[in-house]
Amino acid sequence: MGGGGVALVWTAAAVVVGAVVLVLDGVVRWLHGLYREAPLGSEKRAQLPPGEMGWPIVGGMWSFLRAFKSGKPDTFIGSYIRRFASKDASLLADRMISAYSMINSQSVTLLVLLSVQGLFNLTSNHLAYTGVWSLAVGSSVRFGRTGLYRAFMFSSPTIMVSTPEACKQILMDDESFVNGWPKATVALIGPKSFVAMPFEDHRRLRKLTAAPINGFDALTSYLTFIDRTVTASLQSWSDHCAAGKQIAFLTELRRMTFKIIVQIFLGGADDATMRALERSYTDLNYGMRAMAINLPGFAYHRALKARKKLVAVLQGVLDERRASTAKGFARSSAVDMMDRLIEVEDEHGRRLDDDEIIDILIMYLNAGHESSGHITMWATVFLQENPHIFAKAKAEQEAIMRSIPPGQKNLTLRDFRKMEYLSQVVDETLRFVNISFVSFRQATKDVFVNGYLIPKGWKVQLWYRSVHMDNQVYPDPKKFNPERWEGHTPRAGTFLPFGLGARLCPGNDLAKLEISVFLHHFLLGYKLTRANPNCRVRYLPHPRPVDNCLAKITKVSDE
Ligand code: HEM
Repeated sequence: MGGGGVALVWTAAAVVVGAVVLVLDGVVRWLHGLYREAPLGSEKRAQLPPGEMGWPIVGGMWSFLRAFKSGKPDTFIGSYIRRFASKDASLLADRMISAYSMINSQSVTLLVLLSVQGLFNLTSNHLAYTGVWSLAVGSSVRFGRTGLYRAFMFSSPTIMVSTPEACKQILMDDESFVNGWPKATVALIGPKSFVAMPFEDHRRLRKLTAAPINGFDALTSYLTFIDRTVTASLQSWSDHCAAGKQIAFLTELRRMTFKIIVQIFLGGADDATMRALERSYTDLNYGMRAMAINLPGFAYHRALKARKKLVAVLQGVLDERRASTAKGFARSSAVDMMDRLIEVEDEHGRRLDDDEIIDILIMYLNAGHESSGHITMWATVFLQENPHIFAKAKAEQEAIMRSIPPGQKNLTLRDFRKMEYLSQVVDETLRFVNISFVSFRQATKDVFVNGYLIPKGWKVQLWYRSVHMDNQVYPDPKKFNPERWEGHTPRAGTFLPFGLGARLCPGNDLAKLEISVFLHHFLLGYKLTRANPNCRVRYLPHPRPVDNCLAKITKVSDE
């Protein structure tokens, strides 16, 4: 055989191998889809949203991790939108009617008439009809991307949801949906915390724990501590940097927000306890969105070990608290969240066990510092990188300072409420950064959303990130633009940084307060100079520069 013949044989072999791989890939995917969906029966299967189960075990996880680890998180849902939009055509009419019924539920009949009449028979009401028609079509374009996709995620058949209307419907429907965090996450946060506890327990304990962290009086009582912690932190970082050193700004902010939340929940802690808790929380978080591989060397394995340490530290604090109560020692400090959890009784007089108290505290201490620390860092970075936004925000803070009566030493909640532009900066940071990019639910019965079936028992992922980066909701979504919030009240379901409904973040006001107090002091007296301004951003578990924002904090003026 000549050289050309050999090349031909190799090419043919490559084509055959390629074809076999493709067919095998297709068959495996098809079989996996069949295995997961066949129990529903053919009628229900036909009503599922578009999508695919992918390969067994991994499902959509590879493309999810690839997208997030390559620094292009939006390409994950983007690929579903691209691949499955066209399969939506058959449901277009249904969807138009549901779209229109949301615009005006009393006029569905009119829309059907209009669809026929408006197209073929231009009457004297033509203009009005055209308006209604284009509204319906306009809405259906968004629905045309379906907004719901089926996939196999975190070891479960899952419906991923990416439009505001669908997110809102699910988040507000406590009858049909419960929390549905992956088992691996529940094992880390705690099976007896809010992420997995029964509905009634959640309602009772949420009420007990949310009241002391929200509302005017609660926030007022924390403001002085927050203010002092912020000013002391900024001062010590700038002292440190004045000696030619740098700080990992994000790490320091996480420590600062942790100190605040530990004060609120445990009445403070000594330095050693604080460091031990903090280190463990870092490991816990890194394992949160990783593959649940419990083998040495993997993030999830380290996270499980970190949880054990957290349990041990909090058990120690709880034992001490119970022992001193038993000895009849009165507590010198104010009642904190641990005291409240020890004291609370249900309607049958039952108190919480240690493991229940510890799981609730692990959850709160985690939720209460990670997101606030990250958002504070990003807001500071965006302010520093955008001089016109910085100048406008600073001018507002200076005006507030001028309005403070001479006798007043610290900021008050009234001052905070005057920070309108700063609030826009924080909202835009929350939208843009998407610290909680997804949330998890599970259907307790068959439910229809956007005309598609979410089967009983299936998991639901609410993609808050997709809503916030949707150019039909937020024009030019990749631009950091606080002005978009000027006089703008977001439609329900379009702004979900803190979720919505019964699971709405109970720390939302506290978080905004902490972030604003920090930015207030930063704007008035400090400057951030990053060591690596173009540092790569890692998106899991939360968006952060890989150098943890290595930087110098410089004091530029006394406030
Ligand atoms: C910028 C800061 C914060 C962000 C972006 C944030 C975001 C969120 C989101 C999106 C949820 C809802 C998850 C879902 O839909 O299932 C949530 C729940 C929660 N957050 Fe926050 N959070 C922040 C700060 C805080 C703070 C300061 C605390 C505590 C004081 C806190 C405590 C909680 C708790 C306990 C839950 C669970 C609520 C439940 O299941 O009933 N968060 N948070």
